[in-house]
Amino acid sequence: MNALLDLAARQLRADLAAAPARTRERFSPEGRAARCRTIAELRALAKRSVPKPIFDYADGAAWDEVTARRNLAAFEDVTLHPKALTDVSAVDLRTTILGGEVALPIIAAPTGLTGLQHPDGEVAIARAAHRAGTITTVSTMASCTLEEVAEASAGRRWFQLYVMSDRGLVDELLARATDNGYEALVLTVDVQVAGVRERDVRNGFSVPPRISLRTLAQGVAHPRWSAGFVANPRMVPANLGWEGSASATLAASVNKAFDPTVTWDDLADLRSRWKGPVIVKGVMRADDAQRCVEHGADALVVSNHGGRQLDGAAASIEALPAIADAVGDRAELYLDSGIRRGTDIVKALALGARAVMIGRALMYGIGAAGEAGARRAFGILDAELRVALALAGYPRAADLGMDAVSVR
Ligand SMILES: Cc1cc2nc3c(=O)[nH]c(=O)nc-3n(C[C@H](O)[C@H](O)[C@H](O)COP(=O)(O)O)c2cc1C
Ligand SMILES: CC(C)CC(=O)C(=O)O
Repeated sequence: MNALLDLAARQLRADLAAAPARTRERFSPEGRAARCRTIAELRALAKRSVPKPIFDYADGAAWDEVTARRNLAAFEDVTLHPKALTDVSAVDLRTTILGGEVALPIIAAPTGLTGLQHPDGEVAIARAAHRAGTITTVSTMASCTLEEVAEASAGRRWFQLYVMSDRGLVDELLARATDNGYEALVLTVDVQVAGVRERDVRNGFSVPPRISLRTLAQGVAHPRWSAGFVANPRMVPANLGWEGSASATLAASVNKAFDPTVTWDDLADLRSRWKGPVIVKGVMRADDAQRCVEHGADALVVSNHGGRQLDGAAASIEALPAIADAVGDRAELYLDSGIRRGTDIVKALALGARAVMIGRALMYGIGAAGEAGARRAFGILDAELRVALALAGYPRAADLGMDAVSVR
């Protein structure tokens, strides 16, 4: 009896000694992110973790946000047709993207100003993508420089270009991307002008951030975020020489810097100058997709920019089948806008995408807990995708085809 009491007392003492560390770990951003079971839960954690204007910038979309909602709802109109009596003991997520193998059919989408969510910004996303065995795409508007990301991650990297009116700057960006081992050029074609994101307008979201009583109050309410921001303020896109420029709304800055005259001639010009693969991002029509292929594009991203540009546009998943039909095997297709679940990925692959890109899922992750949160986003989708493929009776993600789905 005494020996038993002695053992219980020793265990209690050990538990109490470990309690502070366990509590710290439990309430750390990393601990909280690790307990998120879904992308929706990561979103909720990000919402609590960063100031409202910063969360709204990532979460928000254009005008009435109809297309953003439709991106999510349209996945519900795709029905899965599970195949019975298939051996699913080994689920294989691997596929090839532009000739190189990736561990899962998910690519990090380019996101601008990622460092506002967490100072590690695109570096955190690149590291998480590399760890997941896949590719990251660094935006022209990234908070980290192309060199910083290259230095921080040995994984596959693509460079996403917005064509600026200052073509000298475009040439410089292309040269830096080449020199730093960015494998493919992703030309985004759906930001001819800035979309009107009314949450940003209401919040007075600007670049660099304008410090007001309201933003100070937000900072005080989010001390952990503020400490990171003060230690390493990522105020402006790092690759464009905007440091020291006056604060302006994001839309005004975009409309001043981006070139609205970009046409097919620019695609032809970039195609001839960029030595690696060219990917056109923001294609929503079969005729455009066909024309991209004729201009030598190696891949297309079927995307409405997460509903952040033309509100009222179709959901990307609705646009995919006709584009897949028009393109056939002449170019690889990726899809983004609205991926929140493993089953969304199954549906996109079945309808003709080779992989999906994820934007907000990663933004929520890094807002919640930096690199650990981005890893969690990949982890959640990887795990969901494995179960969904097993239940659908397609143990190899790369084998999914039209027979696996129907569209309402
Ligand atoms: C905060 C944020 C910033 C973005 N910045 C860029 C960008 O700089 N370049 C780009 O091509 N797309 C950008 N996008 C669009 C994404 O690449 C992607 O198309 C979109 O997020 C996909 O939708 P999802 O967020 O529902 O996954 C951004 C998206 C978000 C949410
Ligand atoms: C600077 C922006 C246009 C970056 C972007 O593409 C976005 O916020 O959706």
